[in-house]
Parts: sequence; C-alpha cells; structure tokens
Amino acid sequence: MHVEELAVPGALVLSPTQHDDDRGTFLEWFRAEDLRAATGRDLTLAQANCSVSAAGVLRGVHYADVPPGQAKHVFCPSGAVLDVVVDLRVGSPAFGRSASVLLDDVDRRAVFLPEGVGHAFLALAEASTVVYLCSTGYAPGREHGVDPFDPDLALVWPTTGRDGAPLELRLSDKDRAAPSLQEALRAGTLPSWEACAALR
Ligand SMILES: Cc1cn([C@H]2C[C@H](O)[C@@H](COP(=O)(O)OP(=O)(O)O[C@H]3O[C@@H](C)C(=O)[C@@H](O)[C@H]3O)O2)c(=O)[nH]c1=O
Repeated sequence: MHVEELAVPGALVLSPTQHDDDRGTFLEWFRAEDLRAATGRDLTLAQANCSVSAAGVLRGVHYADVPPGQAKHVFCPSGAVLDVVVDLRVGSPAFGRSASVLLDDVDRRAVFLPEGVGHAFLALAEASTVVYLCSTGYAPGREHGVDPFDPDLALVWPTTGRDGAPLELRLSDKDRAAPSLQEALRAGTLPSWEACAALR
C-alpha cells in the first residue's frame, strides 16, 4: 500500500498492491496499520456505507458537525468516480482548498478524509459503486452541504465519462440548494480547525 497526503492536510490517497492471478485479483482496500502509520490515528468503525450512482450523478459537497465529525475511508469497487475532498475547516491553512482523485475499478485506490473535510464525488460510469467506512453513525441533523459549483471552491467537474460520452449532471434537491462557502461561513455551520485538531 502506497500512501500519499493530498493538498488538503490530513486527507490521503492510498494505492494498494493488487495481486492478480488466473482467478482474478486480490487487494487490501483498508488496512488500519497503514492509516495509523500515516496519520498516527485510528479509524473507529461506526458505519459502512454503499451507494450506487448512474453516470453523471454528483453527490456532495457534504460535511458533518465537529464534534463529533465523521472521518471516512472511501473506495470504488466497481465503476469510476472523481472523488473530491475540500478543506472546510475554518482556520485551516488550506481552508477552501480541494483535491481530486480518480477512484475506479482499475487502480482501486482509496481516499481517507479526516473530520471536518468536505466530500463529494461524480460518477464517471454507469452503476458506479462507492463504499466507505465512517468513524461515526449517520445523524441527519449533523449533516450539511456546500454548493459543489460555488466559484469560491473552483471545483472542476468533468463533462465526459470514462467512455468519453458527455455527462448530464444529476444532483439531489438538497445538494442543488446547498449554500455557498461564504453563506455556510456566515451561518456558522462550518467546523473549526481547532475543534478538528482536538479530535486527533
Ligand atoms: C448518508 C446517509 C443517508 N441515509 C439516507 C438518507 C436519504 O434517505 C438517503 C440518501 O441520503 P443522501 O442524499 O444524504 O445521500 P448522499 O448524497 O449519497 O450522501 C452522502 O454523500 C457523500 C458524498 C458522503 O460523503 C456521505 O457522507 C453522504 O453525505 O439515504 C442513511 O440512511 N444513512 C446515511 O448514512
């Protein structure tokens, strides 16, 4: 497993060693020891999620209140998504900065997001499946979103899928109505860098 920190502090991309043989392939998509070696922390497993998305579906940018926050370890076992992490921690030296990683069933990479980091992904193929391990359970009242098209975030969303066909973007009503970064900042819902640091 090769681990690299992304431009968003504490967020990682993890590239596994794939063991191919005449039956198929084998890989470790999560290894607590590697996460601990890279971050000095553990991911307490409270929930494991799975979503399946049509090509063009965009989910996010989502984040949870800190504390307790929700750290996530994200993997795409089938299909392809552009996974995006956004630093939403007020006071972070990288506040507003983002990083994108292609997660797919070829390289089979994974992304780790610490608490307070926003998460979004765009499905680049039909039936793209994303599974993720979460450090806390779902609490709808603690979940928030930021507009994935906010010019302040300057997120770049591909216009074609991995087969080269144009993508028609599809969002939930909730994500379409999400506030901008500045609106979320004014509303006081964004996590603070200090509160996130206190969790480590
Ligand atoms: C996130 C979540 C949703 N749900 C329900 C609520 C709703 O009826 C349905 C779909 O919920 P959403 O529209 O919020 O699903 P979705 O837009 O896929 O939300 C997810 O987006 C990605 C980017 C993340 O990082 C996740 O943490 C989560 O926020 O599933 C749960 O039961 N448990 C959960 O943990």
